[in-house]
Amino acid sequence: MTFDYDLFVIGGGSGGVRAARIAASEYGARVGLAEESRMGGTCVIRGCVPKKLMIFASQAEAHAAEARGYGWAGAQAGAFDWQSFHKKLDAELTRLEGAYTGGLAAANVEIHKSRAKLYDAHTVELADGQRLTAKHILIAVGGRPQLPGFEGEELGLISDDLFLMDKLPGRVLVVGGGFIACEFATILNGLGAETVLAYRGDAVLRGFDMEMRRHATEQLRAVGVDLRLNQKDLKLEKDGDRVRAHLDEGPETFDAVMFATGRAPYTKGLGLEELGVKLAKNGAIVVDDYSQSSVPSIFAVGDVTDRVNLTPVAIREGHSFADTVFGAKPRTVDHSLYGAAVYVRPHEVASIGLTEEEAAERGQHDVYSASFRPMRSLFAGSDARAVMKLIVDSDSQKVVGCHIFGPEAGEMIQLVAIPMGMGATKAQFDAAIAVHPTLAEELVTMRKPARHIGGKAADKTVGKA
Ligand SMILES: Cc1cc2nc3c(=O)[nH]c(=O)nc-3n(C[C@H](O)[C@H](O)[C@H](O)COP(=O)(O)OP(=O)(O)OC[C@H]3O[C@@H](n4cnc5c(N)ncnc54)[C@H](O)[C@@H]3O)c2cc1C
Ligand SMILES: NC(=O)c1ccc[n+]([C@@H]2O[C@H](COP(=O)([O-])OP(=O)(O)OC[C@H]3O[C@@H](n4cnc5c(N)ncnc54)[C@H](O)[C@@H]3O)[C@@H](O)[C@H]2O)c1
Repeated sequence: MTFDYDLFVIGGGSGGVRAARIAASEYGARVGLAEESRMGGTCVIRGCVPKKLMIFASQAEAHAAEARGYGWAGAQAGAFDWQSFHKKLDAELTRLEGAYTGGLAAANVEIHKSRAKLYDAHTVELADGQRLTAKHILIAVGGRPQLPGFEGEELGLISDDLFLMDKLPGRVLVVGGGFIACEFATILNGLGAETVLAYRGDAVLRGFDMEMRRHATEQLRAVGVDLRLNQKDLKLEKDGDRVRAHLDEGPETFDAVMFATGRAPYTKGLGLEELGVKLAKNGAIVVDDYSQSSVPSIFAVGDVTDRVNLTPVAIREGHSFADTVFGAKPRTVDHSLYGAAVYVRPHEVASIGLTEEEAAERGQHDVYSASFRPMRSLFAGSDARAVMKLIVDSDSQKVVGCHIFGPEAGEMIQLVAIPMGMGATKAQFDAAIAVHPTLAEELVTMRKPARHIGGKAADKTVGKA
């Protein structure tokens, strides 16, 4: 049977673009790709990129305060001009969108600016009814924000809306306690909005190392976010052109309420069930180690599979898919070891490998930990503490976890990911001569474990790092 394409990709985000480009440019496959919105997907258009630029923008006042601490009397951030920032942001996203589109075109990928859905196991149907056949179909449609099911939730905004607002809200309620809620609260608070964060748990960033979670929670409060923890379900109602939220403390009025209560795979209406593609309860496409679904010609990568919902993971899955199917180089992705950072400020949370809690459950481990006030902020008059933690398997002495709470922690964890991926031991970390004075030198100078966890010696403090 002949097909229009060797590969048709649905979704021009992180995973889809990489898979299409590699299949076409490295392996000569004839590739078509459909994107219903802007090329680049969530990360480029309404996620990682605009979010991080906004984090940078939100720190002007903190930088001015630090400058004052260094003797720049009267240093001030000035007034934030949302319109001019927004214009620049739009231009940057358009530039990136162009780069993604250009990269695909240069690889001879045919782009269809349309929504696509499955017609049969080898055919996709575009919004105008056009049907295109392909030997392989890759679903890379990502996820969508998930609303929590509160009464009046239609009055709330989702993360996409932060990047489209005409003006900043004066008073804003952010609901949730994950990556997005913490980063958005940091941005909104830093840009000058009176920011309340309502979360149902007692510490933000569920899933991260508990010590890091506590520091992140305290830091949000310290920078001025009004944290409301252990909140029950909310109710929202209209209050003129504002929104009244019924919090545990009683009704309060906000200019905007923003939900950051998780994301769900965007599989609705794609025609997957009709074809017998196995889906998980939350709509995620169930795939094997090679990203192949229960229908052999259909593969899926990225957030739509709900494995690890991060851009570099989606990219790796897309690349591995192309290598496997078109390059005759079968590759799987190791989802057990990946770095992640949450860009709260002034100190980020960054992490790779086992948390202290996970390690304790798995067996005996040594925890090396250092908590200190970094010289840069200390000199400027800040009490903010940084924390570095290494989790070491007591038997093998391999470093199996690293957690950092500190300035540019994301940059540091990226480098720690290299020795950890190579299976480095604590002794090999220590063999590196420190770079002084840096924060990162703590990672190679912690001599004695702060405590042993898991097994008999658990929780016994044995020394000071
Ligand atoms: C606010 C926010 C901040 C984030 N920050 C980070 C971060 O700092 N670091 C990080 O690693 N990750 C971050 N993420 C997560 C990251 O964006 C995702 O993990 C990543 O984009 C997933 O890539 P993907 O290819 O699976 O899907 P996406 O990037 O979501 O791409 C899917 C694409 O498919 C298109 N599409 C969907 N359905 C169809 C259809 N039927 N037909 C045609 N096109 C379709 C969509 O328009 C979209 O462009 C963030 C996410 C959000 C929401
Ligand atoms: N820096 C980064 O790498 C980064 C940044 C943003 C997003 N992301 C990715 O995007 C994904 C989605 O982010 P997210 O923050 O929306 O999801 P998340 O899963 O990290 O957090 C969702 C939060 O909402 C809370 N929640 C869920 N239902 C609720 C309810 N009914 N009431 C109150 N709270 C409720 C959860 O307890 C959780 O704290 C992340 O898991 C991550 O993979 C990554």
